[in-house]
Amino acid sequence: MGHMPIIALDFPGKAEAARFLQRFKEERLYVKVGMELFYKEGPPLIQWLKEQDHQVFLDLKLHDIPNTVYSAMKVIAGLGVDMVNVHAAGGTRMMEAALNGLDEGTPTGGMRPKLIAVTQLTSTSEEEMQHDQLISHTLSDSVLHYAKLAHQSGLDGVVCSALEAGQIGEATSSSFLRVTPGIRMHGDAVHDQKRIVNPAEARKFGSTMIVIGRSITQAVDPLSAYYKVKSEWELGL
Ligand SMILES: O=C(O)c1cc(=O)[nH]c(=O)n1[C@@H]1O[C@H](COP(=O)(O)O)[C@@H](O)[C@H]1O
Repeated sequence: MGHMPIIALDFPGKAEAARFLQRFKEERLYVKVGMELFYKEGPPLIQWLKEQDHQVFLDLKLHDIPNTVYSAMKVIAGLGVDMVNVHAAGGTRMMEAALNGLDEGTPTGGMRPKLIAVTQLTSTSEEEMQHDQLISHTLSDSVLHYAKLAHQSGLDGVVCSALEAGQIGEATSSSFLRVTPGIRMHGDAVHDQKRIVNPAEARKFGSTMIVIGRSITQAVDPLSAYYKVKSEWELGL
């Protein structure tokens, strides 16, 4: 059985996140803390989530010179998160530096957080990528290229759309994580996402983990929205 869906806790602060999590009572979840919540609440928020035994993906998408990313990852490794990410566009030297920082910052006896690289954001279309980034390849070629770089750099996986997950699995290894946001149930609002699929398709296409936010957090009944996503994802239907 794969991983449970990762819920993006895109809330303005701890109070709103706590109100949301209360609905799940004692259930252990896999949650994602992004820039909005982390910049507001900082490391104590991570500690608070870990005390409740949730798994935490800290999504700060680092992208800087290798030394800066190395130093930042050393600090992040001490927070006790389960997974973190960088932008693959930072290059192989930066990704290797990130991994070294995590290795060196992980406390003795602790588990190094998994490190994954964002390929092309799921909010990016092929036209936008070609125009804004001056890339004259297809979007799937660009994603695959970044995935291979991340794999060669020793990372644990990538963030991509489920649409690209199968191809990446074939080009790297079956254990290489394909973490896929841009997940929507049929009929849900698409918002700013471009490359979207539903949870059942994501499994079929080769995602190893799905990330989903607003379809759950902004649902009239978040609890039942989560269980619907979870069962579609687990059963593939
Ligand atoms: O790294 C990410 O988590 C990420 C990468 C990406 O390419 N696309 C993407 O949507 N995300 C994140 O995944 C979440 C998706 O949220 P929803 O669009 O509300 O389901 C957001 O928190 C994004 O920041």
